[in-house]
Amino acid sequence: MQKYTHWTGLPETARGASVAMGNFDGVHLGHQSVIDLARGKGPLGVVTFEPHPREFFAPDAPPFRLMNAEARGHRLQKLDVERLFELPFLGELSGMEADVFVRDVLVAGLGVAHVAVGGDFRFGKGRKGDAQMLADLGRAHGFDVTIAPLLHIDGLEVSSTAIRKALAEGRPGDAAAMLGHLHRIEGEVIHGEKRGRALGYPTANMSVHGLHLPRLGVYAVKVDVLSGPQAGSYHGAASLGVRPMFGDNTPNLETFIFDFEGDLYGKHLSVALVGYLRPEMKFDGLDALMAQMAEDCTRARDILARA
Ligand SMILES: Cc1cc2nc3c(=O)[nH]c(=O)nc-3n(C[C@H](O)[C@H](O)[C@H](O)COP(=O)(O)O)c2cc1C
Ligand SMILES: Nc1ncnc2c1ncn2[C@@H]1O[C@H](COP(=O)(O)OP(=O)(O)O)[C@@H](O)[C@H]1O
Repeated sequence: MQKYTHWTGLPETARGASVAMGNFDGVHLGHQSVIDLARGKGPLGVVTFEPHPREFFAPDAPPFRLMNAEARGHRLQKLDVERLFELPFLGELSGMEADVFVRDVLVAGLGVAHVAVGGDFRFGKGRKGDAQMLADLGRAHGFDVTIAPLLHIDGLEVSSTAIRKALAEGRPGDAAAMLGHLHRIEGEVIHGEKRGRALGYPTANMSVHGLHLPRLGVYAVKVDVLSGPQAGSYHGAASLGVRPMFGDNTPNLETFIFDFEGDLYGKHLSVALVGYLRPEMKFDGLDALMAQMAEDCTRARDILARA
């Protein structure tokens, strides 16, 4: 997959794609149905925005994103997207009128052959452009537009909002059913307080800054180590939270990987939430915490063996 972060001066080889357009936060089954509509009509592309327009317009609102740009890219690559147009949603794009966006970005810049969008897609200044307007503009400019109906599972609309709610309520399985894959938190392993190894449970720590928070607590997880000599897939138990035992307060994700030894600092990890085990707790001393962690690991191994 080739990634482009601008729309002007693209090489001729980047133009002429059949693109799916949207924010694709989560890349859930509804998003995948939009991408499928763009498939087979030319080189498959995705047009998306970074930062997310809602982050641009409301920078102080609580984090809502299910994934960062890097994780979204990984997921799109798995869907055989050949060209990712991750357009900077800053001053210029945010103020562009809908018809100007189509003319300057989609036609002059990307030279799109085809555009697929979800039925609720809005674009352009003041969100004045909708799917129907895009279809009309496409006819005028000579590209086709297909509009994906909103996807439902068991009568419920698949949406990033419904997935956020499932995760916030500690229902990662329900989130996965709408995503079509497990919810993952991806990032680089950072240094912590070095307590983990003393407890017998070294944990690879990751920041969750800027991300929507699933329910805090302990999870059974699948772990992909994405870089380094020990790259591969593992099982583990992770704590998402603020570590009430130690009075820390910035939430992060700490993952103990089963049957693993090695140095993961600076390596990229993708941690998939499989099952919610329990809330974080404050114990009467470290022995009680360690006993609970041993039990968590037993339960996590059991869940993961059956997953
Ligand atoms: C399976 C598991 C369960 C945990 N449960 C709790 C908990 O209930 N309360 C808590 O304060 N911390 C909990 N933690 C977090 C540990 O306190 C944390 O991993 C330890 O402090 C190591 O921190 P460090 O990586 O900064 O060295 C848990 C960690 C794991 C891996
Ligand atoms: N089984 C394991 N699971 C997670 N991390 C491990 C494991 N074995 C070794 N490590 C390494 O140990 C580090 C975590 O040890 P820890 O004492 O918790 O330090 P920190 O506080 O910096 O996270 C990880 O970042 C990784 O480099």
